[in-house]
Amino acid sequence: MADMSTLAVLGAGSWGTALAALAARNRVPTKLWGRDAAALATMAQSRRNSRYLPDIELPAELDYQADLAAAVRGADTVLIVVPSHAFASMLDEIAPLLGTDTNIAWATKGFEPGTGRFLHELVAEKLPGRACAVVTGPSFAKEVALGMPSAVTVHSDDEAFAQQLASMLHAPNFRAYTGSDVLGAELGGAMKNVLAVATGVADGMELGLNARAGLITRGMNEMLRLGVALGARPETLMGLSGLGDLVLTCTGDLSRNRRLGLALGRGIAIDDAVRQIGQVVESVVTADEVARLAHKHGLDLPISQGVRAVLHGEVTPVEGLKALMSREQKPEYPQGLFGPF
Ligand SMILES: NC(=O)C1=CN([C@@H]2O[C@H](COP(=O)(O)OP(=O)(O)OC[C@H]3O[C@@H](n4cnc5c(N)ncnc54)[C@H](OP(=O)(O)O)[C@@H]3O)[C@@H](O)[C@H]2O)C=CC1
Ligand SMILES: O=C(CO)COP(=O)(O)O
Repeated sequence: MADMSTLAVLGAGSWGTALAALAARNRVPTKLWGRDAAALATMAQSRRNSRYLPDIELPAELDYQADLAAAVRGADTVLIVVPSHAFASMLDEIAPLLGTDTNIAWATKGFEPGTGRFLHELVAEKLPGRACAVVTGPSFAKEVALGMPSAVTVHSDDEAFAQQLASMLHAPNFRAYTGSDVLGAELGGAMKNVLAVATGVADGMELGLNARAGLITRGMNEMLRLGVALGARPETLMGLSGLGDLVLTCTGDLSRNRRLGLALGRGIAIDDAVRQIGQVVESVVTADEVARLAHKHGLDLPISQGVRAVLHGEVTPVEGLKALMSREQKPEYPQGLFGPF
């Protein structure tokens, strides 16, 4: 059971709404802010988020707040759940509004578009000196909102804050673990979105179950190699934020990134696919940033780089597959399971 810390959730899409509802049901005083005041007013009145989480009743305790200053005022913790492309500007907006003791958390998955900077780097730059945490793991918003069993992980350099935030969210059907590898947790959550496109493409092309399992496993290898090069702990990547979310997103049709891949594999144009999905599809920007980081660290990540090329229309899914399958034969782990790679 959570203590009486107060929470402000910023971003009233599917995940922000599900997390705010979870905390409110957990008796944490919770405000939910979204940029669309009219949509928030409708949510408050109907107790439903008809666009992003249709048919799910939201708890009566949840407080909707369209005024950003009022939403963050007095909050012990601000939990940011806007898409990665809006993350930096969200930090800039809240910087002058926060109390000195307010802690910062985020459940956004991705990097700063155009630079490959991690979200924790943006927080450290724009809101220095505060306790910070990332909430991540295999968690489709719809299933969490329906109260279906789920497990996530909360990573922070500040163990007390990780515990506090985890206990705000921990509930009979929602296990919130803790850890201290923020970079590793972020890397896993971001990269699985790119790898989900690869398995989606393969499934859209009806390449079979062997292909899917091969892509997940070799994708995991790419996540480990990039993660270790960047300083992530391998066990973080083998846990909920890495392997857990990779399996979920590569196999579950609730995933928007997987659905993008499915559409591309069936020959649908990317713009049409993204429009049909109608929600954020993080891989579209994250694939560039994974490729940027791989290049910076001299790594060859053929699946992730192939996804980037397909998303940019540089190769067709068929050409991308051919490139993967025609790579040279080699040992599965030339330098051991966890590197050095
Ligand atoms: N959905 C899920 O199952 C999970 C999602 N995540 C991550 O959570 C993050 C948010 O995704 P999710 O909630 O699913 O996305 P959705 O597509 O469901 O909703 C996006 C939300 O972000 C808002 N938004 C878009 N741009 C801005 C902006 N510039 N400033 C403020 N708000 C903005 C949208 O507002 P508007 O409606 O006005 O456009 C909408 O409320 C992503 O990084 C995603 O990867 C993580 C785990 C699970
Ligand atoms: O991150 C998610 C589940 O953990 C949601 O995945 P998608 O963004 O692909 O829908």
